[in-house]
Amino acid sequence: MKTHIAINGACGRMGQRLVALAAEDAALQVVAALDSPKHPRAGHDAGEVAGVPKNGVPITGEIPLSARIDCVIDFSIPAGTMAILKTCVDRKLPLVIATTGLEKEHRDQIAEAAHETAILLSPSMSLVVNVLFKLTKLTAEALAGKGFDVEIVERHHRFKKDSPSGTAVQFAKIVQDAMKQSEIVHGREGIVGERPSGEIGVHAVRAGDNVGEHTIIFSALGETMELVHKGYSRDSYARGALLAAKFLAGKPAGMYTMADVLGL
Ligand SMILES: NC(=O)C1=CN([C@@H]2O[C@H](COP(=O)(O)OP(=O)(O)OC[C@H]3O[C@@H](n4cnc5c(N)ncnc54)[C@H](OP(=O)(O)O)[C@@H]3O)[C@@H](O)[C@H]2O)C=CC1
Ligand SMILES: O=C(O)C1=N[C@H](C(=O)O)C[C@H](O)C1
Repeated sequence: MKTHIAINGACGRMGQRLVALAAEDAALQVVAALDSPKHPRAGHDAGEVAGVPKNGVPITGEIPLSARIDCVIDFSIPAGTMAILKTCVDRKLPLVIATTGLEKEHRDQIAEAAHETAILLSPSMSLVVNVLFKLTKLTAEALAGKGFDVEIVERHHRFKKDSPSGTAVQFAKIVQDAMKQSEIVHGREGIVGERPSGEIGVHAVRAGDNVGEHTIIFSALGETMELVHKGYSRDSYARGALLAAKFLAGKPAGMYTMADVLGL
């Protein structure tokens, strides 16, 4: 039986790849394609917008009431996430949230909504990045209290709106929890003095069309270890999100992550 999905942010870079890749998957059916209500492509065929054959699904501002939906996937902006969250709570629809740049108030609302419907939230849908989350935890726990400086460098395309990336924020949190490092420092400028221990430096590079790279540097006197992920195609995130939608369809209310999808 096919998993019927709705895509929020369907006209965006990620939304278009979801529409295109879902069309190649016999186990998936795109039944709704949403974007901001005033989007210039509103009413256009979602397949056509994505550069693949027409799929008969128009770009709309809301999920059509008649549509049977097994899971909604959101790659939009925080305001778009909050709007679709309300719809998913009202209609008890499972929701995969991939949008980044969410503030604490958004996260609190998402956690509240998870009492009503199944929600999978991850700043990266890449399977490899989610394995790297686990390796980073393992590394940070092993090196905690042993004199290691930790710096996180992320690189993304010039069009990215939020900074640092949601993935870098997640890496920083993992290190913070594991090493009890207290202060996250975003970039450095001027005569800031010698590096205090306990800082986690986070650096966001914005250049060209980079689809996403993250490096977590663990350095002590005399040696360095770097954990690196390099994305070469947005399809890695899109494929992970489609897998997550299949996983989440039919699940009971609650909060889920990609670790659940991967069985980590
Ligand atoms: N978790 C993950 O693996 C990944 C997460 N992301 C995140 O996904 C998000 C989208 O990325 P990307 O596709 O590159 O960005 P884009 O800007 O290309 O796409 C976002 C889309 O959302 C639309 N949008 C704006 N407002 C709303 C709204 N209220 N309701 C529905 N749709 C709306 C935008 O329309 P308009 O252009 O008119 O504003 C646009 O079409 C970002 O937060 C990004 O960081 C990206 C890649 C991987
Ligand atoms: O905006 C992007 O492109 C990406 N955003 C996500 C993030 O902020 O971590 C994930 C991925 O790195 C691509």
